[in-house]
Amino acid sequence: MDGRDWKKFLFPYEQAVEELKVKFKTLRTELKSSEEYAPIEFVTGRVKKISSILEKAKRLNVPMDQLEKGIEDIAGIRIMCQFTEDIQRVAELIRERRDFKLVYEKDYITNKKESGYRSYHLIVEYPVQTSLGMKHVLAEIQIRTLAMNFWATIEHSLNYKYKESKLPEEVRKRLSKAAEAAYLLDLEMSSIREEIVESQKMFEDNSNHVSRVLNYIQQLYFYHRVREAAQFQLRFNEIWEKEELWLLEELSHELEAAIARAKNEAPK
Ligand SMILES: Nc1nc2c(ncn2[C@@H]2O[C@H](COP(=O)(O)OP(=O)(O)OP(=O)(O)O)[C@@H](O)[C@H]2O)c(=O)[nH]1
Ligand SMILES: Nc1ncnc2c1ncn2[C@@H]1O[C@H](COP(=O)(O)OP(=O)(O)OP(=O)(O)O)[C@@H](O)[C@H]1O
Repeated sequence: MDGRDWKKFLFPYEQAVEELKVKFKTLRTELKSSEEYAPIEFVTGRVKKISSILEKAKRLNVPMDQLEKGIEDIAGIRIMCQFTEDIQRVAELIRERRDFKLVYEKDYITNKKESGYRSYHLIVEYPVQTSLGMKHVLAEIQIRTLAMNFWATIEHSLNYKYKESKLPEEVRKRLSKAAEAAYLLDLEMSSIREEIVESQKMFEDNSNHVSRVLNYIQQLYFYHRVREAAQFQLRFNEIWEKEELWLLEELSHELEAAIARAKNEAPK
């Protein structure tokens, strides 16, 4: 292939990468506005360099007329997430999409690579509208946490630096240790996230109980149970001052019973 042939060959891949980047960035914005929290932190993409395509074709024994099928990452998208849990959420969103077809998935998170590499990969077939008609190209979508990305970026550049001479054993061992540290960092972050979600839920439960109790007290006043309502109000104030909000659930049950009694005894 000469320069012009390569340009023609790579054009649909360039279009696919540009379109996919826009789509995932838009998805992030959309999720952020609807759910306050987006499982996507940022998105990057690239078209593989000609030298890298040739190198890989040689390494994998892919003939030049089979590049489209034989090399799956000529178009590459990378999606970075804050937490490990976000990765499956993003993968699920990709599986549900109808604007491209999922070909297969590679889970290097459950089964990390020998190097220590962790990431979730999806190979998709993306339709590109060109001036010559529709063309379907393969694209690789890598989903990873910020910690996984940090490790992979450094490991990639070290491998690139050493290239032919291969990584010295000492460096390889250290990279393996660093991979373990990145894994532990992801674990720690996940447990912090769980704690935050838990405390947010507790806060929501408590504020629901507060508004329910205050509403019930109002209802008692409505049924002219002034003294009873004032007693409940005092108990509520005490719970509030002592910050013993877990007692509100019990108080709200007692109030429900008091309202039921008041309803029964109210003149018809
Ligand atoms: N930094 C880093 N990236 C990796 C590693 N293994 C895989 N990757 C990335 O994941 C892509 C796909 O790798 P694989 O799933 O192993 O498939 P492959 O296309 O046959 O890739 P090769 O590993 O190059 O044979 C690669 O092109 C890299 O971008 C690794 O050990 N370190
Ligand atoms: N799916 C992807 N999305 C975004 N960037 C990628 C993707 N895959 C690789 N890259 C980045 O593109 C640059 C060039 O990588 P290149 O394609 O030459 O090698 P590779 O994909 O890491 O390895 P291989 O040739 O073995 O597949 C690197 O910075 C790499 O991190």
